[in-house]
Amino acid sequence: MKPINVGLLGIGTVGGGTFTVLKRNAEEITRRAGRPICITAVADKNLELARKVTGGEARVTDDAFAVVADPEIDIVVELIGGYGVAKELVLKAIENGKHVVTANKALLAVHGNEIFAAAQSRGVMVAFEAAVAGGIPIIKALREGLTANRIEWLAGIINGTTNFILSEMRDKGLPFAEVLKEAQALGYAEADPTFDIEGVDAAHKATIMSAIAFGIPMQFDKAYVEGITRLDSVDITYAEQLGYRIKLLGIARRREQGVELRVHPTLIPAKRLIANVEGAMNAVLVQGDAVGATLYYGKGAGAEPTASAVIADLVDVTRLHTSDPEHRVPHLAFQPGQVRDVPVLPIEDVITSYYLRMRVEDRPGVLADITRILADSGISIEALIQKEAAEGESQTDIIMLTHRTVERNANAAIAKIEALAVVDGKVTKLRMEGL
Ligand SMILES: NC(=O)C1=CN([C@@H]2O[C@H](COP(=O)(O)OP(=O)(O)OC[C@H]3O[C@@H](n4cnc5c(N)ncnc54)[C@H](OP(=O)(O)O)[C@@H]3O)[C@@H](O)[C@H]2O)C=CC1
Ligand SMILES: N[C@@H](CC=O)C(=O)O
Ligand code: NA
Repeated sequence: MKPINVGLLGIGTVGGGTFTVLKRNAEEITRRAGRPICITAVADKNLELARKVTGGEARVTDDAFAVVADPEIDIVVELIGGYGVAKELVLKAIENGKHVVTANKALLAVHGNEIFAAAQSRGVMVAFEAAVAGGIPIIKALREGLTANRIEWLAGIINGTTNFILSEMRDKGLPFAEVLKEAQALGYAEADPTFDIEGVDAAHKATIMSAIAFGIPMQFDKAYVEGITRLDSVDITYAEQLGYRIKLLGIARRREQGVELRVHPTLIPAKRLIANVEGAMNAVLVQGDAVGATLYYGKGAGAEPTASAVIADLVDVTRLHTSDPEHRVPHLAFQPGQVRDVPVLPIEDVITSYYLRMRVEDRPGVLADITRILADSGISIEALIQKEAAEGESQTDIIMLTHRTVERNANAAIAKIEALAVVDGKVTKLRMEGL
């Protein structure tokens, strides 16, 4: 049967993995797709790299727009990244009637509403399994497998770089900067690694999942984003002592008044499966009203794991490209006319529990003053550690775990605690989830 022709834009980490896996497993992939999937053209700024990876088996150019305009190309795979030229190329490909496969979560979280609308009106597919949690088929699960459910919430370790950094820091005591360099060398990190460590990449992915889970538009600009750069290793240690692990979680939760959409370091009970997801591995927990809790685990970054998702999309598009667009699964699971403009709640309206660490004078009555403020705010304490002051020191650490309360209330109580003369400096606040 006539092959389907693919134009690959960007043959770096993921593009290289895609070329390699598609070639290695060509026979099985053809049997699955019903016809051969051939990368016939590759565009990359680095022509030498493109020639090396393709070994003369595809036409190579540095002009990505020429590939997008090529009438022989059926599917464009965008693996350049970023919101700049990638957006122009994707919109041009759609305009030219080509289906698109992309791993670009930044592009979709920020410009997805526009891109999916353009694809819908042109009758083409934009597939993006690789954009969330790399090789884990989480988009397939949310869009299709869980379609009977009212999804209540989801929470995931969806950035391999930061999970790798947190794991290596905890297990080997390695410094942050050194582990980040290793993650970059392994191909996990974004072109701009601040996207990883500041939580932006996880927020892109959480935004995409929230849209599919709840039938809402992409609202990346409303997401609360906090990365791991301000996380103090002393809190990792105290969390361990209290039976918790700290993970960078992306969380989306349906509430009556709107949706919580947030990324931040989070304490999780150490006995939970997700708390034991280490290195560059990802995991996403999804709570549906019918199915209950479901957990998806696997490699969220790297060349071949991500290629696995890109190729799954290529097979899907190959199978469906002659189908009536009306019969395809909608890009974001809900029919475009059924997307609801539900607001994303500000972080002050989030309801969760908290880890609080404060430096206090080591003298009688201090703990009573602090617990009184919490009690007056209706915040109950679940666990508490008071350290003995070190030899020759007059101050010590108090660590508390609270029960759930609205963040605005927790912040007001913390401000009162910080105003006490016996409390030195700021209170460290981390959010906790029981999951
Ligand atoms: N790495 C991973 O584990 C994962 C990545 N992703 C996503 O996949 C996408 C690709 O990431 P990754 O493979 O890591 O990135 P890389 O930087 O490794 O690859 C991108 C390639 O595109 C080339 N390029 C840049 N601009 C152009 C242009 N205008 N025309 C043609 N080629 C261009 C780059 O060349 P040069 O280097 O010379 O600029 C580079 O070779 C991103 O959207 C990323 O977020 C998703 C999941 C996992
Ligand atoms: N930089 C990302 C790559 C995959 O999306 C990560 O570290 O998870
Ligand atoms: Na995926």
